[in-house]
Amino acid sequence: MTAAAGGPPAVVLVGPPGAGKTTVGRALAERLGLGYRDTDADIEALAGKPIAEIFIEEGEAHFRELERTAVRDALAGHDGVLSLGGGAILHDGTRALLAGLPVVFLDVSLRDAVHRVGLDAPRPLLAVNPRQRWRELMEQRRPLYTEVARAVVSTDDRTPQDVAAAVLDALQLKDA
Ligand SMILES: Nc1ncnc2c1ncn2[C@@H]1O[C@H](COP(=O)(O)OP(=O)(O)OP(=O)(O)O)[C@@H](O)[C@H]1O
Ligand SMILES: O=C(O)C1=C[C@@H](O)[C@@H](O)[C@H](O)C1
Ligand SMILES: [Mg+2]
Repeated sequence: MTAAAGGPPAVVLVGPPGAGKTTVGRALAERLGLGYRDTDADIEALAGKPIAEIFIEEGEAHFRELERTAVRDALAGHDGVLSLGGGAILHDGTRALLAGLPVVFLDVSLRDAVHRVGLDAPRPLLAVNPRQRWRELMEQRRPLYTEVARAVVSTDDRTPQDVAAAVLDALQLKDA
């Protein structure tokens, strides 16, 4: 997390679990000489518990409200690279916050997502029948990721560094 912020984030990454938001986000921050921030981590720090527990104890709708607030605060307080939670774009209010910003949708196929994360991590929305759920999630979310994005970058068969370079290219940014 950066202490001082001089403007909105240089890059905002969205995309499904396994797209590489964290990995590519950190690589991008390094290349740009900027800080890295992740709204999932912000929410966990503020709530003092893991996201999986928030889902179980308070439900998804409550989590999406916490997420909207976290995104609002991060957009106002971070000028580096920002990754959003995989489902942040589901909330109308969160999508509205992203208007006009350098948002990049990191796209990934089910095949590559499975290779990367195995889809067996403690992800509340993928707990049961993860492949089928992932397909359904993407069917619902693809139009929303696309709607908020200034650029769509495919991550299949590309290393995180190659993806980072493609993101810089798409946003016409240069390494520090
Ligand atoms: N382009 C890539 N090629 C190969 N492996 C990758 C690539 N991007 C990320 N990975 C690997 O895939 C896994 C998931 O990546 P990462 O945690 O960055 O995804 P994420 O989008 O942040 O997921 P989450 O939604 O769970 O936060 C990590 O083990 C990472 O090393
Ligand atoms: O895809 C999703 O809906 C989620 C993705 C994660 O980043 C977390 O924000 C949470 O597990 C929900
Ligand atoms: Mg991540």
